[in-house]
Amino acid sequence: RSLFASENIQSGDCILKVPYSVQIASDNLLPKIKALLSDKIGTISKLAIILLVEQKMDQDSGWAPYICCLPRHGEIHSTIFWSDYELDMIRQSSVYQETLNQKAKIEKDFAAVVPVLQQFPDLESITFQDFMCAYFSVTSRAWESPKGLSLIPFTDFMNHDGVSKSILLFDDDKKLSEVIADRNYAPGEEVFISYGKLPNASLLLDFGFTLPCNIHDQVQIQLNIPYDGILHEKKLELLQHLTPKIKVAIDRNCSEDTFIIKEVRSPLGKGKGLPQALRAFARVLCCNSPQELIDLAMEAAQIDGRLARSPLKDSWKEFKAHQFLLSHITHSMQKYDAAIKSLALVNCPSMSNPFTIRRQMAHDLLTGELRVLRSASTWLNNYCVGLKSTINYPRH
Ligand SMILES: C[S@@+](CC[C@H](N)C(=O)[O-])C[C@H]1O[C@@H](n2cnc3c(N)ncnc32)[C@H](O)[C@@H]1O
Repeated sequence: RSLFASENIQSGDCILKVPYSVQIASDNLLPKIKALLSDKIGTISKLAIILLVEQKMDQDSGWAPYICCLPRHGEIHSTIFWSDYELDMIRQSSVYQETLNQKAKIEKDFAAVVPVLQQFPDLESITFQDFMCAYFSVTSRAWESPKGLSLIPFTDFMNHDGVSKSILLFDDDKKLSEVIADRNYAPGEEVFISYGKLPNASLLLDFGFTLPCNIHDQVQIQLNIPYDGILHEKKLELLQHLTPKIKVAIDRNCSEDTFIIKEVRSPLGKGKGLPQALRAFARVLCCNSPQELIDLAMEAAQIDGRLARSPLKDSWKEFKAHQFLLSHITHSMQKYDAAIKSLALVNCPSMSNPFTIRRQMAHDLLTGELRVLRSASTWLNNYCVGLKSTINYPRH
């Protein structure tokens, strides 16, 4: 499924218009079903139920020409449809855990709608797999619109181009959605839209595809806050202030925090660097005395309240904090390297087509995340080399 230009299109032309009246939103849910759904059932589940109902109606559905074109189970490659064996290929990436979380959420949502579906003879045969496909159709094809989350028939047949500037627009006066071309197209050329500046991690989980060299790739890294005696509570307190989303373990002994790194562009240490919060985190983590922590807190209070945002005055400590990050990233790179190498060895008895496609996707995902880690490591290396020349030796 793709849309192609049937005639010349100039940048600025309207490619398509879809009136609000034919879009599918939660108010299209049959009243008899709606009446039985609890308030806890979310919009995605409601749209999924509408799709399933319309599918059952087959040619009697007003949306039949659209519904019959939607992807079927075997054609979808989102990681939520991968086998455990296939998922194992991306264990290194955060997508692995996100996939498990998403599957658990869909299972929970399905369990909540099953009692309602069972009230209708036409719907009681709907399986978890049917629901998961419909759910995926909604998450991968629906837009937030003035009518709430909506499926916009045929607009969702446009594929994603990471560098396209075309997005879906809503004209509330004319009550229609439209797409404006951001470039010229010749007849027969495929027309594209942008789904957003999305990394392969999101494309794979939410849409079931990857781009070979995605400029929006990013990687999630996880830093533990190891128990280190009397300083631990104070560090944890400061770090919680620094990054409120920190996951604190019940016994507070092995808490952790996650950070997103995007590609660090300049190999010379110029340009966009690592996230400030990550560097601040490492500075706090590497403090060795209560006084250092007090100094950091005082310095933050005197400036803008943001903790450990500027380089530590003592170059040696600044060096140590960044070396800590560098060694964490190097370790992670080694694991990615091994995972990519082992992709060449993973085989499936039949080497079925879906498996080869998914293995390629796993490769795109892991190599993209490794590229980001490598850029971060180069940046850190350069930063540390620069710091080294300013350190006063000997130190104890
Ligand atoms: C909203 S639909 C776009 C139209 C699509 N081809 C379809 O299946 O109807 C989103 C799906 O299209 C596919 N897709 C979109 N952009 C793509 C791209 N650049 N490369 C490969 N597949 C893409 C993915 O399967 C995704 O789940």
